[in-house]
Amino acid sequence: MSPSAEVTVRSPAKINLGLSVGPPRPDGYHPVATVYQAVALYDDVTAVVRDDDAAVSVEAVGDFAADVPTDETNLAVRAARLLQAEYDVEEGVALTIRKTIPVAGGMAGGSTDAAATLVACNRLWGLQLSQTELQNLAAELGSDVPFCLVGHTALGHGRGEQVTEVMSRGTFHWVFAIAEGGLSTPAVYGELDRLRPLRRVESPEVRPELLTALLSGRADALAVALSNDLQAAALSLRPELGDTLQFGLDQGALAAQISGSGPTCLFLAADSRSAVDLAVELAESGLCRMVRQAEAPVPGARILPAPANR
Ligand SMILES: C[C@](O)(CO)[C@H](O)COP(=O)(O)OP(=O)(O)OC[C@H]1O[C@@H](n2ccc(N)nc2=O)[C@H](O)[C@@H]1O
Ligand SMILES: Nc1ncnc2c1ncn2[C@@H]1O[C@H](COP(=O)(O)OP(=O)(O)OP(=O)(O)O)[C@@H](O)[C@H]1O
Repeated sequence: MSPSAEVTVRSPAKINLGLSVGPPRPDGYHPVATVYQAVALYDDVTAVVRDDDAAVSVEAVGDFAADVPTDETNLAVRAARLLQAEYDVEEGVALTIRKTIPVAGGMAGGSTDAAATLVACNRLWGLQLSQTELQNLAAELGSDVPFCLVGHTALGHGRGEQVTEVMSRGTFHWVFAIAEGGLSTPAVYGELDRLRPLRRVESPEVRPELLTALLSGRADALAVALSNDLQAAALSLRPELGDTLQFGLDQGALAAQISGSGPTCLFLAADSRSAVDLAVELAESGLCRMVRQAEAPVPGARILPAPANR
């Protein structure tokens, strides 16, 4: 592919249908066995080439723009800088993130912006990197970033960066209760260690019934197979989230669970109509900042066709 002057990449939020966490490794990370699913809640990252200098700038617009850092700590900036350093890129880039995924919400918002930026700058700068090369760079940026590149439904191992696609039939209907404020991922892992220091912690494993439920495409089977080892830790730090989970169940959700490290609560609905009803009830409950619905699975980071890229 030849270079372009402007590229827009759409990249999804993720949820963990199962998240099993082992004891901390010497490097401080926890081994995980997870099943990721990409949901139809997206950030769009637009990259415009700067040929005057090698600067990387970022601005955010949209629902959660005010919560996004615009300095060198932004994961999208870090992704662009990594490509520049690895491939001696002399051009710069102006990045604009249209932010629809909650910040520090346990849905990999920053990670998906990093994945989108890798794909956008690969095209913008004509680097012609393969999917495997992009996956390796993604793993350097964060545990969730490689999954955001591939999307759909996938197993995650190691610290979450080793992903392999999993068969999943049909479409699932999710509702998200987005909480006020965020939760720090390291703080939630730390709380998990604090809560279970004396127990013998097993090696992480994916539940076989989860994979069977995904193959069946049945929401009722998936509902009883969901799990998240970080849920108790997130609830310990934010006990009020328990009320949100219970409210959703009382309103007919097939299942309720904390998304990743939280504080977003996710609900599985039987069909799209039930999802709308549940979303309305949650929005009127006053228990959360915002409610969103999304279908899943969806693909990972992908370049939007023209005219977005003209
Ligand atoms: C909670 C999840 O979103 C579930 O998919 C991920 O495990 C977190 O992935 P992430 O946000 O990409 O996390 P990273 O940026 O790689 O790591 C941030 C911090 O989270 C903790 N961390 C993360 C992943 C992991 N497997 N074990 C950890 O203990 C570590 O303290 C690490 O320093
Ligand atoms: N592009 C970005 N978008 C949002 N937050 C970012 C971004 N880059 C860096 N950050 C920082 O990263 C922190 C975590 O944000 P993020 O939205 O990625 O959390 P998360 O969804 O809980 O992550 P995960 O689910 O991968 O653990 C934020 O508090 C913010 O300061």
